[in-house]
Amino acid sequence: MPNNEVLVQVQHLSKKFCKDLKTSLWYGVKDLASGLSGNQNERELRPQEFWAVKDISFELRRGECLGLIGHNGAGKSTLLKILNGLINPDAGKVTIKGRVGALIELGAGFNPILSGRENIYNNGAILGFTKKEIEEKVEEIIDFAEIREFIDMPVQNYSSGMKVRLGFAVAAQMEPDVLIIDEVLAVGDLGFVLKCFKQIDTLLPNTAIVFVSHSMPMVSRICNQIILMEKGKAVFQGEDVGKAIDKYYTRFVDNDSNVVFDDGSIAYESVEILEAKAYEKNIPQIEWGNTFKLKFKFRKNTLNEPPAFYISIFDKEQRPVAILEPNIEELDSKNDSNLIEFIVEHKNLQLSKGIYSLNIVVSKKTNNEPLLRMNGILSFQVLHQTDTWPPFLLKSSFQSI
Ligand SMILES: Nc1ncnc2c1ncn2[C@@H]1O[C@H](COP(=O)(O)OP(=O)(O)OP(=O)(O)O)[C@@H](O)[C@H]1O
Repeated sequence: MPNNEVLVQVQHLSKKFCKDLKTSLWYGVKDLASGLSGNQNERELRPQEFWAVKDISFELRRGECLGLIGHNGAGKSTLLKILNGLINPDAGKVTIKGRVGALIELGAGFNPILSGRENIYNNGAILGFTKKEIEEKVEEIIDFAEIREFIDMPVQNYSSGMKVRLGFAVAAQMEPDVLIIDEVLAVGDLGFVLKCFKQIDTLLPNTAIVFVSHSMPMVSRICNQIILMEKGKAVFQGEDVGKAIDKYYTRFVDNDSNVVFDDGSIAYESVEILEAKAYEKNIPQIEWGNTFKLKFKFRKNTLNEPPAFYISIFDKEQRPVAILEPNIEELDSKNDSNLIEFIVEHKNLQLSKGIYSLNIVVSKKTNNEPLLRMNGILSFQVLHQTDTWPPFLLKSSFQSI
């Protein structure tokens, strides 16, 4: 097969489902009858029906990895199942060349009453390997899955992680031309997931991969093409993986702060970013390397001493990335008013591009007793042309010596 040949071609693929089982069965009977009489209305939605996949098209060659991302129910798994031939599309066409290795649903493709070893032989035979060829591979597969102890036990008694181990080992060790991997991979423990990624790196130059995941670090690590799905449709498609991931995260940004703890003695009034470069969907944007300037307003209710403020920055996956340390001892209300207003300024912001949010904790200065704790009081976006995954992009000087 020539190296640049298209291995996966998907043209205008659509699949509809019915929300209600009874109606679905009735449509099934009607479709059967109309199918026989050659009168199909496949492109129309009938009451209770919806498009799980709508008009998706793409092409993949060896060495290309397509990431499919989107929120729960967006249609990613349905698309994978159509690719793997588990379900038929209502419209469109899939053409796949070569051997397909797939890890789609937990235990899918395995016969539960057969042992792990017997299932390896079954799967190998389905992929077109002879018994001898499978015999040569079986030890490698068992070693990769690290389940030698249980390989002669029926698969129905395997733990979820063991099923994923066997599933990935079979899919990846059988020299697939096309590899289809769903989110189930994440069921494996960290050690196994890392091992799988190493294996994917090895396979990638000679394989076309379709990868579904909710883990954006993993998607950005292995994918060079991406489709962001929403209600079955591709709302973003292309090679700009970083842009798709930004769009994906932006959908989850809510500007509703949530109060985790409040004893009523001090109230949060507002926070704003001063000198934001621009706004997109109400999210202030700051250029990497610029000054990060925030203005806070609180009101003291019953508190009769100066409070302490701890402001922390979280990334889009809710991992804490930084704390803004104050350089003054006391922040308190002025001139008998109960209003506490202050500006926090951090020069040369080196957070890498992406979306971040702020959490704040207010406590008594004297004994650290918590008074108010709020998460997500503000979301903001750092802009930079470099697509990086780590939370910091540090301005550095390089010199040749
Ligand atoms: N057999 C089915 N019958 C009816 N509806 C179905 C069927 N399979 C999937 N759906 C529906 O199709 C839509 C897409 O589901 P799908 O599993 O493809 O989403 P997904 O993007 O993979 O979601 P997740 O991230 O949760 O895995 C959902 O609304 C789901 O309820």
